[in-house]
Amino acid sequence: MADLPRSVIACLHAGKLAFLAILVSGGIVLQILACALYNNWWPMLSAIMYVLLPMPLLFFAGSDTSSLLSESGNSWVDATKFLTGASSIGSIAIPAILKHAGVIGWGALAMELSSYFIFVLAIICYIQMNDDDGYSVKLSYGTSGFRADASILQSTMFRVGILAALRSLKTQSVIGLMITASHNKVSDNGVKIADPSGGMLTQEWEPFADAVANAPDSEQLVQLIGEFVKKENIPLEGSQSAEILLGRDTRPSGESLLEAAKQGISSVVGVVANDMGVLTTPQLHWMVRARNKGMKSSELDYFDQLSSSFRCLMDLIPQGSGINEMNDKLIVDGANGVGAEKLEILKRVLNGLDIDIRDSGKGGVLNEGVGADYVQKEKVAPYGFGPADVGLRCASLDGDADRLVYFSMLSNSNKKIDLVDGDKILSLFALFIKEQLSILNKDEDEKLNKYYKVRLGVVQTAYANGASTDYLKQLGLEVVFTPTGVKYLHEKAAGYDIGIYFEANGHGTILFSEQFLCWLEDRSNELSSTSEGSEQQKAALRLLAVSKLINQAVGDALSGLLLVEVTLQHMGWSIHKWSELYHDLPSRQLKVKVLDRTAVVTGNAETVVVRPPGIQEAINAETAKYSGGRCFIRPSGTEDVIRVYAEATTQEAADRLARSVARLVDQFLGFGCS
Ligand SMILES: CC(=O)N[C@H]1[C@@H](OP(=O)(O)O)O[C@H](CO)[C@@H](O)[C@@H]1O
Ligand SMILES: [Mg+2]
Repeated sequence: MADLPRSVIACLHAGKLAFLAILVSGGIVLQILACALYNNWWPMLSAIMYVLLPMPLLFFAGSDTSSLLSESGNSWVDATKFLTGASSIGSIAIPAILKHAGVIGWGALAMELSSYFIFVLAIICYIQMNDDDGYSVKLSYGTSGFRADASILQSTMFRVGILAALRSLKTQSVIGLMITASHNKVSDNGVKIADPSGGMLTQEWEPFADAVANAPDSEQLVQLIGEFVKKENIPLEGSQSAEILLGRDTRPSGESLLEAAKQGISSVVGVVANDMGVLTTPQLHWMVRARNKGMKSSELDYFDQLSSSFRCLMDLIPQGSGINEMNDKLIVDGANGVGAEKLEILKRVLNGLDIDIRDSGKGGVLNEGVGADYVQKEKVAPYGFGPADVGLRCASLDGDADRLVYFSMLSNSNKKIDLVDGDKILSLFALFIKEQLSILNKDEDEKLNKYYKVRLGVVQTAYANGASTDYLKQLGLEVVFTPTGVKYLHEKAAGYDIGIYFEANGHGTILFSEQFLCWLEDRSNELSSTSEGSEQQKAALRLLAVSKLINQAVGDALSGLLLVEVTLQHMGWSIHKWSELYHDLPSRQLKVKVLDRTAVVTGNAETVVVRPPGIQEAINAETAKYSGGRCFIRPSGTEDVIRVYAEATTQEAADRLARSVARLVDQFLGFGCS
């Protein structure tokens, strides 16, 4: 359907609506006939049930049918769901009872039941229409590019291809275009652009990206592009050449969407599309960065860089470290996606890392019961892990391998895990970096003027567990907060000599400033001639190796995994020792569906609600009832919901706090609001 012109889609849309109208009128006619033909109006009792039947759809669910089955944390919504169930049963029970009592005959009963099934069919068709309806979907570039059901993205890909070409002409640099929907279900897909630095598309171009994706027809699209090209002064006359690197994950829809993006790119004179094949998102970002820096940039170069810096760090592990036998093996859940495929290659290149790769895509479905997002949100082991894995060190990648979490399965409990999330990965890295810096910058060096006052910063979001923030502050680290979304964290971390950022969900990396790396190179060379083999020289080499191992463009599950592995070995820690760094405060996340999520405006890195007035005071009053309680709400950037996050000293208290704040959200903004 997405291949068709929008006018044709509009016609089909109108046709579907007509079909729906015929169904509903057919149901009504049958209902009336069941009474009028026999001059007996008792069957009209079922009509009351029919009025109740679609209530949850009309007042609550809209086009989001999943919410009909999921837990909502909202009693009003649950009540409407109950009404649907009750009225559905009532619609069959009433005519059946009337027949049984001899009030109506077989004919009226048959017509009543047929009319019921026609209404149910109409509701199912309505839901289906909303689900596949690309025509009415408004796309937003959001925090992670455009994402939607793959079937409606064909024209979006073409348009984003044009956008990438314009960006490349404007910046006179290589730009990346990645086709992925990360941890979303396999039927979804998406697209994001990598800027010349290898980072996310500049926020300044996001409004244009939204406008391009949502332009109602080709005329308006052409006009929009014309105006933008003029405003940005983009050379379109073919005098400049430009190049886009394209990558895609393993989704079946990726191939045809990639073709659409290529066509979009080629429609701009002078711009070349270079298909890099199936890649992880961080691989593509790495390649774009490398190309623009004039460095080696093939996939082989990526693996070479990772493996050589990993080996370097392994060789620098102090004597006597090393974890016990049982923990030697690492088991990785590849989310049935591209990460598993690439980790297999890394494993061969590294030849020595004992990794057992599960959920590698042979047989399983991408992200279904597997992957970092599932493991972090559900706090259970992924499919393919069982009692034999209890206590072992396990890790999970997400669908495009830019998120990483670790876990270990708990004994005698049904798939329950001890989760080692992004906050703990951050803490491990921060400890290691801090240790190396203090070895490097010995006190005497200050007197010798060889001291570089390194600005080391740690960046988190409000979703970071409070215990992790306390722990990092206790280490004497500077901890700063940004709104949710990697682009914000990345930007903040780039302001330090060494900036470490992680979202609790496992997306993050360590950024090194050019200035610090220059100094470090010089210092390392100096130390190798003056004090070869010294602890100081080793610390300098370790930091240099970390800067090469860890992806400088975006969070990368594969390079992150290698750094975790070598750091654990360096420390001589098992996953359990690592997990014991601090104990997470019990927390709960809920989603609340509201009339308009944009009505919530937050401030102070999303921890305070500025609008609507009064709600923050109400949240504060609720939170104050719980000792050690913390709670905030924010509109999601990727789903049509308000997210509620609560922390407290017990799980029960965190659950209660989250539920009561979810009720407040409903009172202020939901369907029960005044
Ligand atoms: C609580 C949470 O995990 N939020 C996620 C989610 O954003 P929302 O704006 O909360 O929908 O998706 C983002 C993109 O993947 C990710 O950066 C972020 O951390
Ligand atoms: Mg991802």
